[in-house]
Amino acid sequence: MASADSISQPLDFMKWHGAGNDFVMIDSRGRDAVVTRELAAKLGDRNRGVGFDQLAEIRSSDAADIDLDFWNADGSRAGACGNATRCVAQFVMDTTGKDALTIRTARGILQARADGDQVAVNMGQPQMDWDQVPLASDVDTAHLPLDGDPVAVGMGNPHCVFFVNDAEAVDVASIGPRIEHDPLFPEATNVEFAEVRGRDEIRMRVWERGTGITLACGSGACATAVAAHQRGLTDKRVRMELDGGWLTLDWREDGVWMTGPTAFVFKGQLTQEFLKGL
Ligand SMILES: N[C@H](CCC[C@H](N)C(=O)O)C(=O)O
Repeated sequence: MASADSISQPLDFMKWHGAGNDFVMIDSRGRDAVVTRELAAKLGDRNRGVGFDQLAEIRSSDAADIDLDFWNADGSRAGACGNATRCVAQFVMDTTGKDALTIRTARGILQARADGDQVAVNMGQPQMDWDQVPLASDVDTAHLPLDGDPVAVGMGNPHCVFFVNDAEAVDVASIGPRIEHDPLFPEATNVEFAEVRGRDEIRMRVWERGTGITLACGSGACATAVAAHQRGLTDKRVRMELDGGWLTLDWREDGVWMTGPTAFVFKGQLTQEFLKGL
């Protein structure tokens, strides 16, 4: 992998939002990958860089229409990012005229397609075994041995879903980081707080691993829909209200489909001065 300082040009990027999830996108198709942990952490810091929930780097693929890698704001890698996948799919569909795509992520090859003015992506089947999430020990993923009786679900990244009576009343900023780093999660975890409003509607708030409070989390929305259905609280198709917008989740035979809005916000260029030494 090339490092950013081997780039002799300023680096183009775009800012996108997916249901309020905030992304920077770098298109590295046709060249070596440029994103390193250091670049992601500097760019993810809104004082030193631009700020984002996740950074997505698009790369040429020999197995799908594109390859896609994700980083969190602290420079760590995210194995899955549903809302960024939808935003990247929108960008690639807009620029190629296609209305469906295959996207290879660390998780495998995902399908994405246009759905009216929204974008849908199949996030694959949930991982319900303790070692797949992953958890540190062989416990029941449907009832974790933690206060609040949460559910663990993997969607290519770990999630810990709490069911609460009032999502607005949860102190996400203090509970989130405690659960994120609980020893039960050897790779840390994303943390969701879900209030079931009916068989087809959930209100959800999230603390993201490696980033903190965000206005939405696509893989977290998938994990929450799966956990709620598994608990017998909802049907397989639900609408979910997040701080930044609404998503529709549909757990089908071929995986969990997530549909929602995307928005292109602006494009910019990282200067060589910014990239120096990274
Ligand atoms: N916002 C993302 C998930 C980021 C998950 C990341 N924080 C991790 O370390 O797993 C989404 O839309 O799915």
